[in-house]
Amino acid sequence: MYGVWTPEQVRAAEEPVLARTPDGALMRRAARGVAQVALGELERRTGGVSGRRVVVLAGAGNNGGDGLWAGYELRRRGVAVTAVLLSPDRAHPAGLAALRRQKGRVLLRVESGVLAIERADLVLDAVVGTGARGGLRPEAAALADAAATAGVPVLAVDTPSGVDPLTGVPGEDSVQAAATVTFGARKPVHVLAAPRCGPVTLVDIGIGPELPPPPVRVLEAADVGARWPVPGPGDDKYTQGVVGVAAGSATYPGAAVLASGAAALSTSGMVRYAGSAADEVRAAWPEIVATDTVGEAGRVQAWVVGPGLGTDDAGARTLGDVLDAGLPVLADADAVTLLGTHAELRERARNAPVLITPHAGEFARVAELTDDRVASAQRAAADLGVTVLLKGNATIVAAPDGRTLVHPAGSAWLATAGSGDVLSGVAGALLAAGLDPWWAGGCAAFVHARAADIGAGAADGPGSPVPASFVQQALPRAIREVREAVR
Ligand SMILES: NC(=O)C1=CN([C@@H]2O[C@H](COP(=O)(O)OP(=O)(O)OC[C@H]3O[C@@H](n4cnc5c(N)ncnc54)[C@H](O)[C@@H]3O)[C@@H](O)[C@H]2O)[C@@H](O)CC1
Ligand SMILES: Nc1ncnc2c1ncn2[C@@H]1O[C@H](COP(=O)(O)OP(=O)(O)O)[C@@H](O)[C@H]1O
Ligand SMILES: [K+]
Repeated sequence: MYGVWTPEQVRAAEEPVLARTPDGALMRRAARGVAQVALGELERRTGGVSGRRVVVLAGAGNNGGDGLWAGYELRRRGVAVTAVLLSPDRAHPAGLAALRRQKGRVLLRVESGVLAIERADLVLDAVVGTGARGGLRPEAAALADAAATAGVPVLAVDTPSGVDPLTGVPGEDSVQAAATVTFGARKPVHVLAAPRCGPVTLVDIGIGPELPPPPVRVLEAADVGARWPVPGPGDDKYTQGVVGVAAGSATYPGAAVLASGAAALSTSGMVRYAGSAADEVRAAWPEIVATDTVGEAGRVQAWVVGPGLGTDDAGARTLGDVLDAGLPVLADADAVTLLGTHAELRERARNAPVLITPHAGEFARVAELTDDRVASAQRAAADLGVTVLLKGNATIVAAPDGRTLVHPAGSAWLATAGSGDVLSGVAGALLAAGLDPWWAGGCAAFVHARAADIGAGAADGPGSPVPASFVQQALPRAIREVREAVR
């Protein structure tokens, strides 16, 4: 598990360190980190460093200072460095002087910058960092565009410029980085807009002890593996937690098959199904005990409710029955919509161990969704009194007590019909096994995304489209992987 801190928290943590270290020492540390990663990229991409060409796009603030100092370090290693100054009168004075001392080239015009970029091996994006507001301005946009058009890789200094460091939302023009070097702490952009950043290297600049507990956490394979429920010698099919699935309808029997099958593949023990797709579920999964109604289902330790359920009165009654059982509940899809339209159902869900798993459209039916997806999920969790898993390329899980995690998917192959039904089965099975809703949501999101990559073949290559049934079938391998990561 690792933490993510807001730009404001990072700035606050830097202050005491800046006060007790010599002027510029922190920036020099950051710049050495950038140079080291840049040298690695040059070596890997071109087979050497000496004489290779690097263009630094340097903005007016400290981010530009990092870039100019990194240019200085690269010059000392024999790299041909050209800096393009976006605000020549406000360029970081010490960084600029250092680069000039090492005979780095300095350009003031965008047109000459574009020509330099076209011949470069690597571009350093030091336009803006955590002080950024909005997208790239036209001059920076033209330079970023030149790099993209010429296919020159961009190494982002701290954050890809033009992408909001707090929310990860890209402005109209923004940098697409091949890799990113950040300092002191990872920021939200690195997990909310991971595909914009590429692989992120964290450079220690000594602010760690000054940071508060992380407001957002990211699970790693071993965290998930360590919590995944496995049967012990004394267990039987009941003791591990039985999950009930109330999903599917005459129109959507497939949702029932995907959700209950995913539950069967996620934990050992037992899955019960209750609903109008009992025949389809039995045919696909003979091990699942299927009945027509929640009342007939027998005892369970948690319910999954919602996928393909329908939003009519019958759906509302099923959701009400499940909430009244006093057990952990995973409410997805139509169940989320029903919570949006039925205030009394929202009241029954409040302060119960409930995990809701909306996509953006469903989320907007129960709470306000702004560009700040993390804050939106946190507010919704606090207001509704349930744990909220907001789906997307970066999945957010926020508990009413404020605990928040983000899971960046490794690819976008999960954007396929029915994959959400698979997620609900996984998370419901974990609830039944006793995980609290926050951990159940986080572990399920992790394994679900991994199963998509495995199903798509993205684990060993670029991958190919993967239907939700293949994501479901890849769950066992994804679970084995996270369990193997536990040392
Ligand atoms: N304080 C320090 O000593 C350290 C700072 N660090 C660096 O400093 C950065 C933060 O520096 P600053 O607070 O100076 O802020 P930035 O350098 O991120 O950005 C602020 C500057 O960019 C301009 N600007 C804002 N939005 C823009 C846009 N969309 N397009 C073009 N220009 C824009 C502003 O007018 C301002 O001059 C970090 O991201 C990191 O790279 C690191 O060197 C670590 C140490
Ligand atoms: N672009 C994307 N990148 C990664 N994961 C995505 C992307 N789009 C959707 N997903 C994931 O795919 C699943 C889709 O769920 P959902 O929208 O409920 O679909 P359905 O109702 O068809 O099952 C969620 O787990 C979501 O996080
Ligand atoms: K940057």
